[in-house]
Amino acid sequence: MPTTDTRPGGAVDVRGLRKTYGGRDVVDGLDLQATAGTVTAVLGPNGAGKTTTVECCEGLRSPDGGTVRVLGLDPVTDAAALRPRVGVMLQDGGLPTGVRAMEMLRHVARMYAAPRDVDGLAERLGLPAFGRTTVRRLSGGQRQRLALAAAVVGRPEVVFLDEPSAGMDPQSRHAVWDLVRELRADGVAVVLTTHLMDEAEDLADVVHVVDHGRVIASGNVPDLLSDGTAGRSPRLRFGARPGLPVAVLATHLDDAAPDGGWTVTEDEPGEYVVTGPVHPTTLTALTTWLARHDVLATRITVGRRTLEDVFLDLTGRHLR
Ligand SMILES: Nc1ncnc2c1ncn2[C@@H]1O[C@H](COP(=O)(O)OP(=O)(O)OP(=O)(O)O)[C@@H](O)[C@H]1O
Repeated sequence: MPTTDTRPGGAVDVRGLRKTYGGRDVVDGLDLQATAGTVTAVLGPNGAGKTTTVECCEGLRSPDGGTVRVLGLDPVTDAAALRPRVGVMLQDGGLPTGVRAMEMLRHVARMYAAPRDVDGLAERLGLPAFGRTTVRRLSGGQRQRLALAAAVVGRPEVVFLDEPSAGMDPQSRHAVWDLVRELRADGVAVVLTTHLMDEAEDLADVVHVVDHGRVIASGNVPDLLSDGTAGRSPRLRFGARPGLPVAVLATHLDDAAPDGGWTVTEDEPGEYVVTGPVHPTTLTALTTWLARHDVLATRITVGRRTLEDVFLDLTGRHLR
């Protein structure tokens, strides 16, 4: 049954988590809370420590420091008590490879007291199309969908999903996202790791942005996206030949639109971002400067700030 967990820290409560490999802290004092009826995303680049963190929550790894509680219990020492209450979808599927897909799901369902309707769940995740195929012959995306079904078939109170839509086609991805939203509506605490900003933006109630084993920003998506003065305005991006004098351009924009306090950065060779309160005259000022310097922009776009921008602002690096 979904939890109505109201304990301080919520259904998942991680404080000061530390995990060291070969003398290197891959998780370095990480705090994370997740509550019932919410989707909590752990967003960060490859190697940030997301999988290690959720594996500590799943009882698959022992922390080297800090505390981890899931439904008030210790995932390692209370593993048996937590098993029927927690659903886990591992990044590599973690499934036995020699059995047929639907056989495996039915077998998992039988281990729970009140499982979901297996056929209904399988149908909505598109499993019948490969139900008689052995797990080892499934594609990565098929394996992911089967692993998700296995994680939720027992009606868990807490679900951990590690990169749930990795390797999936858009249709499957949306089926997964719909299921995650339904779990939330049923009161489940869903924790997902992802390096896909659109997955975090579309699905999550709360996002923890992780880098180098630490949470560097947390909050709901609108709050994260409106963080700071520049964040309240859209981002102006353009493509042009690499190596433009960005400081000179910023000064020109300042002269043309003095309310700005503009910054212009070349994020990647030939990819520019203009930060400041963009309005119609900013575009005129930009194109005038480009024309004067005989620069043909290949593309100019104005769009809202994204979680990718949040990460870039905080770290100076892209998420991927
Ligand atoms: N068993 C291990 N032994 C040594 N190093 C490890 C081990 N497991 C993970 N690491 C290292 O710890 C760091 C964090 O890995 P982790 O898988 O938690 O990151 P992640 O954020 O989930 O990244 P990804 O999205 O690539 O899975 C990486 O540098 C990884 O190489």
